[in-house]
Amino acid sequence: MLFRSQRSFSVSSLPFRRCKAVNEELRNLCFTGRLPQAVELLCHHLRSCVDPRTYALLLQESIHWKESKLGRRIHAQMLVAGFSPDEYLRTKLVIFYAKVGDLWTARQLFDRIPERNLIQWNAMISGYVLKGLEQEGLNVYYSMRSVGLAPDQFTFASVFRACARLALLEHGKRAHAVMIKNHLKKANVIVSSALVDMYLKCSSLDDGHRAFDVSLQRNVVTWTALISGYGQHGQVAEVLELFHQMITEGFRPNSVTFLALLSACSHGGLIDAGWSYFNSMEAVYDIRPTGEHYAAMVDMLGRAGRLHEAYEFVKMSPCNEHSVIWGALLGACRIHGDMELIRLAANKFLEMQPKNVGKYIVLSNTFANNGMWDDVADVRRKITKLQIKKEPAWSSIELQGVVHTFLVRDNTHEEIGKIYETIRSIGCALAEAGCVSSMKVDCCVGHKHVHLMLWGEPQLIEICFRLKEISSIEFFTCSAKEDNVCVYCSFLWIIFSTRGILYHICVTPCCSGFHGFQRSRYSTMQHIAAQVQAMLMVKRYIMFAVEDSHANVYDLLFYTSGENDVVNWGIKYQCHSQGMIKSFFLVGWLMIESLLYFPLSSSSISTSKVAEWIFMFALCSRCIDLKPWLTVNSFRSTLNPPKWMRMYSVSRMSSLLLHHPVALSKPPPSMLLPVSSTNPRSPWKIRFASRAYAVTHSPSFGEIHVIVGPMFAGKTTALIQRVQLETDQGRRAAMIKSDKDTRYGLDSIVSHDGVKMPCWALPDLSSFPAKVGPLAYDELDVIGIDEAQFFGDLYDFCRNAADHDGKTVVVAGLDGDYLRRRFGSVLDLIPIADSVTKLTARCGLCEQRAYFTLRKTNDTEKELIGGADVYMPVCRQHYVKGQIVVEAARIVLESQKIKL
Ligand SMILES: Nc1ncnc2c1ncn2[C@@H]1O[C@H](COP(=O)(O)OP(=O)(O)O)[C@@H](O)[C@H]1O
Ligand SMILES: Cc1cn([C@H]2C[C@H](O)[C@@H](COP(=O)(O)O)O2)c(=O)[nH]c1=O
Repeated sequence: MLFRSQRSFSVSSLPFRRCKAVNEELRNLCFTGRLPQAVELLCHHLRSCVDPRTYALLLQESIHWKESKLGRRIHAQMLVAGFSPDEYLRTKLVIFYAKVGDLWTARQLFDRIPERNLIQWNAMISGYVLKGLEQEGLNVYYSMRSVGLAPDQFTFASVFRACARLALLEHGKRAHAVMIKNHLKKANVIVSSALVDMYLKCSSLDDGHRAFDVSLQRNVVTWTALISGYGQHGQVAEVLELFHQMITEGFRPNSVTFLALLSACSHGGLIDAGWSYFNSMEAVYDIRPTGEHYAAMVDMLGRAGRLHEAYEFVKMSPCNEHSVIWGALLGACRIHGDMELIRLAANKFLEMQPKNVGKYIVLSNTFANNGMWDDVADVRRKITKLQIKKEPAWSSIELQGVVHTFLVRDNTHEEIGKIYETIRSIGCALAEAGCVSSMKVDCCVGHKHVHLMLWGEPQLIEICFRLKEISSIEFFTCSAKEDNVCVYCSFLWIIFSTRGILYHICVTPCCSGFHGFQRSRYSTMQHIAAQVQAMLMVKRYIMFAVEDSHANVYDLLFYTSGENDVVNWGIKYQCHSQGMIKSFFLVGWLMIESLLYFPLSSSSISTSKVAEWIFMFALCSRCIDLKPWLTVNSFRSTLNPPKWMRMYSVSRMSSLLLHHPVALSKPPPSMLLPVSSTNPRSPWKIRFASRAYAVTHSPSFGEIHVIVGPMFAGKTTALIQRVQLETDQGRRAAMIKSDKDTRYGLDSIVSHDGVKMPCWALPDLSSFPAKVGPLAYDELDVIGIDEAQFFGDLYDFCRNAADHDGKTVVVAGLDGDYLRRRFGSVLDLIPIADSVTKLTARCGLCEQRAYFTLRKTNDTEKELIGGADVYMPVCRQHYVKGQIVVEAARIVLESQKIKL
């Protein structure tokens, strides 16, 4: 053995067996990096002499070298020697077991510590998170908070990591709030990076970017978190821009940054750029590309339909024995349906990873999609023969702070009845549209029945869980593991709702792997069904595009864009991901064209979307080897567009749209009622026509939505978001607050986080119409009211605005005062409200849900303007206890006053 062969450290060579010398010897071995020898020495001869410092050093070395076995032997020697570890050593032991992933032993030791310190808590939290047991890590974090310990940077780094992996935005935000409250604003670079990553992984791009902007310390990890986050959301332009910004600011990218970059190029179809970044890795940055980088290149070529180039690249690649490359080629073939290459790539991949059941399923689905039933059967036989089982797919959402997880065909959820009811409603809509042949819950791989496969899938269950009570849904984030979702069904992942507003997600998980989030203008099940129908119609029409039948795509788009932007997005992503550059380009043109008829203000199209389309143009023009900002001539000669299209050059059109959006004329009414005499395959058009009619001619009804809760519950935030959403959708809105609230000046409503929106500060609501002028009042669609508890005429104003003036009124205010008595007339609105949402804060003392506001001072008037200096949100327990303390203090002070 090594130890014996090194004479100078053999036991026999030790001159004295005195403890001091022994300890010194052991430490020397540690300092010189010879932990195995030290442990050998310890185990065989010397354990009784060893002092705590030496044990600590030995354990530290085991942690450092990740020597799980040696560390355990050291611990065993401590036990055998009857050594009782002090607090420091106990901490080291917990850290050691947590770091090497033996969470069970770590927990045993941890649970036996009577008074745990922060380091021990942190060790447990990070141990769980590192091991992939994020939820357990969060539970430990909340236990730590409940014993009153203040977290530090190490805690937050682990908590943000856990929230990122589980996509628990609310938990992440809560931890962020605690961090701010604990004055940990100057987060170190690890925490900043984890925070940015958390927000981005939870699809909160704005928050992620804000966290990045305010981070005082950044490094390549922080930058890469931001870049990858944008990449995961398909924001190709941002990824490239951020990468260049990073370089300009003097940061050196690493291999992970390049992965994000190459993947963005792949999703954006930026082949030339992709090659140039790939080549620069070694040449400029001295980073040798790994299998993953090669795979990203294969993916990029594959998506663009350059399958054979991709295959040649794989063959030449130094990493061609890396299964990930063949996996990428297989995925690419799947999109473009090259059967020979599929077989070849699949054989290669499965040779290297014979037990990868996910890929067997990909393969089986690919064969099924191409009607190759013998091959499907063959793959299924192999799966059975190999006796491999796929890990059950799962999906989870966080709703009002509670995490709901769904497994395949999960029937255990307490609301499963309602969930399946919703699934059935969507199913009926699909069946009516002729998209599925029956409503049976089935698992068949046939082309026709493929939609049915999803009925029991967790993502669908999750989506329907969200949809079942749209009005009461407040917070959730989306996280789903998609590994065998069929291309043909991907549009089913399009709809979800938050804060009562429906969103749709255009996802093509099989092809592009990212989600495109869009706000939806629709808010009922019928609308959802209509959207689903529309999406499925789009798919059919994409088939026309594949056949180069652009006229059909044009037909579809002309009558729907501006009216149904799901359709636009659907086409856009499909065309793009399928590498149908021509169609992609054409679709872009048509979108712009449609704007001539659908002015920005009256449609759901925002200026940023127009900008995005224009970017798409640039992208497309590159893809078809033309200069960015295509010229009229090259456009004509390449695509031979119809006559009407030739009237505009891209640059003229783009500047027209960007600078004069409102100057565009309204559509003639006939435009909204499409008729197709040319295309016999268009029964769907009738449905679109009637929907277009319904959307344009529906009478406008007023609504009242009430948001209540204690202070710090997010009422103002929710109000601002709601009004913002409405204005984003082209509705005219005004915000009012009470002029009593002078905390942040009178020109804006400001949340406790500093989010602002301009407002009218008024003494009462009845003066509002006169203040804005009757014409402007008439034009308003939405009125937001903050600090509603201070308005005496709240009830009359809201009732009139909704019942007579057709306004949507969104009211935010305190339901109770600091003594939990009704506050103003907010509660009077409940009988006339369409929805009432009670939000909660986090208890300032224990982090539990807070329903009440505790006044920290001994002032007794009902109205007392103030923020965190005067008030604190509390849970029931702390309200009751706190109130007693405040009362007692008051009595003492009052009695002192009397004495004085
Ligand atoms: N104890 C707390 N509980 C919850 N949020 C808090 C707390 N302290 C500060 N905040 C911050 O306050 C924000 C809510 O602010 P705001 O929307 O103005 O609430 P409200 O209008 O209900 O008083 C939260 O997003 C959070 O960042
Ligand atoms: C509980 C309580 C509150 N107020 C005041 C304090 C603040 O100025 C507002 C509430 O503002 P927020 O947006 O909800 O944070 O109301 C009060 O006057 N009396 C009370 O009892």
